[in-house]
Amino acid sequence: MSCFGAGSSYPCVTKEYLADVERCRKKLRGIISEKHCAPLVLRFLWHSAGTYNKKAMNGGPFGSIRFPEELKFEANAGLEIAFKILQPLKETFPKLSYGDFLALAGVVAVEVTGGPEVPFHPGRKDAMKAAPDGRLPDPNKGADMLRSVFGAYGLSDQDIVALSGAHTIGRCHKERSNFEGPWTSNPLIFDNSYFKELLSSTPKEGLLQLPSDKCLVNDPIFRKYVELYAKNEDKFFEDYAMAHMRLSELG
Ligand code: HEM
Repeated sequence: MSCFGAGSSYPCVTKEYLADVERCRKKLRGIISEKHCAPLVLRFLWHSAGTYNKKAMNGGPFGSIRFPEELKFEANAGLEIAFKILQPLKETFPKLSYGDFLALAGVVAVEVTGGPEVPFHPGRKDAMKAAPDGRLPDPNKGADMLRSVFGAYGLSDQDIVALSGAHTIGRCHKERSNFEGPWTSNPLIFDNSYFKELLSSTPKEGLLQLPSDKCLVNDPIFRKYVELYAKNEDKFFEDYAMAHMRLSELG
């Protein structure tokens, strides 16, 4: 048996479970690279964890997004594609909880795009019903909304900015969110270019910034971290890895 204390109070898992985790990690590397779906998979993990509410003590990264009821939330538009890509692999690892599988997929999505190594701790026990709707952030709103949503997870201002840096990969799709375009000119590379773009006064042609991204430069506390991460990629990677781990271990 192996136990993991850092950041979580998950039960111990067996050696066999850990061996499955490592086998699954390799398979995920292959699939996510081959399908170029790292951004979508990272958003999948985030939307599964982002239903957590500390006060209500429910929601969170416990695999409830596998239920059609939750997958169909308006905020989850497009994530059924990630589910379809990953499901055949999940079925070959029946012992892994869906929550662990998805957390591992999120770690691999960051890794294969060149981002930091995010610690992974197994042991999540799957929820048996969909999480409540309406807990994910509204892209049309600003700093107060972000603090209220991430505050309900128990996460800090610094976590908000570091985690928003995930928008350094991927793009918006009109038919999913009503926004269109990537945040950076290299949307399959995990680097600090999201923060550099945020600090340039007008977005480059073809690039986009959501109202919830723009507020990070207008709020003086958030801006301090945007400037830091634009200047120092190592610091962004370090803080992102810890914030991502906390996000994937809410609850
Ligand atoms: C801070 C509040 C956030 C808001 C309001 C927000 C909103 C959005 C929106 C509107 C999209 C576009 C979806 C589409 O049209 O396909 C998107 C995509 C994305 N988000 Fe966020 N997001 C937030 C935080 C995060 C966090 C914390 C992560 C991960 C740690 C994340 C990862 C991503 C990724 C990787 C994509 C690209 C997906 C793709 O290319 O298919 N976002 N987000």
